[in-house]
Amino acid sequence: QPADDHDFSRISVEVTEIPAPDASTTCSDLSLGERIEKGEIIVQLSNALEISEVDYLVESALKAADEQEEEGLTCPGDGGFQGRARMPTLRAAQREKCLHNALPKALSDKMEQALVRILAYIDLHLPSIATTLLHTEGPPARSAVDLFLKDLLDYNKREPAINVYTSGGHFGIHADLKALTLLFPLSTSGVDFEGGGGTAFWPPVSLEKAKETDPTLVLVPPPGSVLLFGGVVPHKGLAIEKGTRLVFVASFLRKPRLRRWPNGTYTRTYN
Ligand SMILES: O=C(O)CCC(=O)C(=O)O
Ligand SMILES: [Fe+2]
Repeated sequence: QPADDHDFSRISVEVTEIPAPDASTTCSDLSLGERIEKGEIIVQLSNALEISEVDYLVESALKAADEQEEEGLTCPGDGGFQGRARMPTLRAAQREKCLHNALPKALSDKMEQALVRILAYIDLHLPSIATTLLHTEGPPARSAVDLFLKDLLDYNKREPAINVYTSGGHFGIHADLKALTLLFPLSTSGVDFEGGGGTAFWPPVSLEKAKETDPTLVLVPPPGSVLLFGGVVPHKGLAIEKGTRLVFVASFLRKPRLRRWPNGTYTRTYN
């Protein structure tokens, strides 16, 4: 059990296959980590956050968005994001040398605490995700939590972040292209937002192909959950008609280091 006092025994794990149109029944001997890597499955952890934590994240993020609007800071529109605000943690903003839309320290700390908790859960209960996707066996070997604490994770631009969507807000179809994405839905369908919402998924085909077809899976997990999926999985934050939808997202990989040998060849090692 990590320093965090969240009770891991409350967390449950559910594996959902992303249906592929060719319906080749996946009778797979692969580990969870390998199946995530291939884009075969989405893993959902339920009760990963307390409702009080979700409430804090939502209230603080909406307050930050209000303050940013008052200061006239408009969202720079990262990639396919269309919404009210996409706000990085303070550390993520500092890393990009752009404090634009950065979240306050107290909120950033809570987001990082949630992230570390999930990494600790992965280290302890989902080891194939740690070894396959985060190369925790090295060399040198480091736990997923250690990779976070020693700044050995490489994140997508301006992540970890909280996305705030209002009416019409969505995130266009894309793949995160890192090893692992953690997506924490923070809003409840039918209560906080109506008419759409949730995250749509396609099997690991090209984005052009995915854009021509309907998603084969839509998940709308309750707040407190976290979805884990691979960087090859095309997905989309579905538009909502009414209300507000927030998600907390982080996509990352273990920072690789290319080692050049005297004969001119390269091998990938880890710091
Ligand atoms: O809003 C969502 O469900 C998806 C967000 C997303 O894919 C991202 O931020 O990379
Ligand atoms: Fe994404």
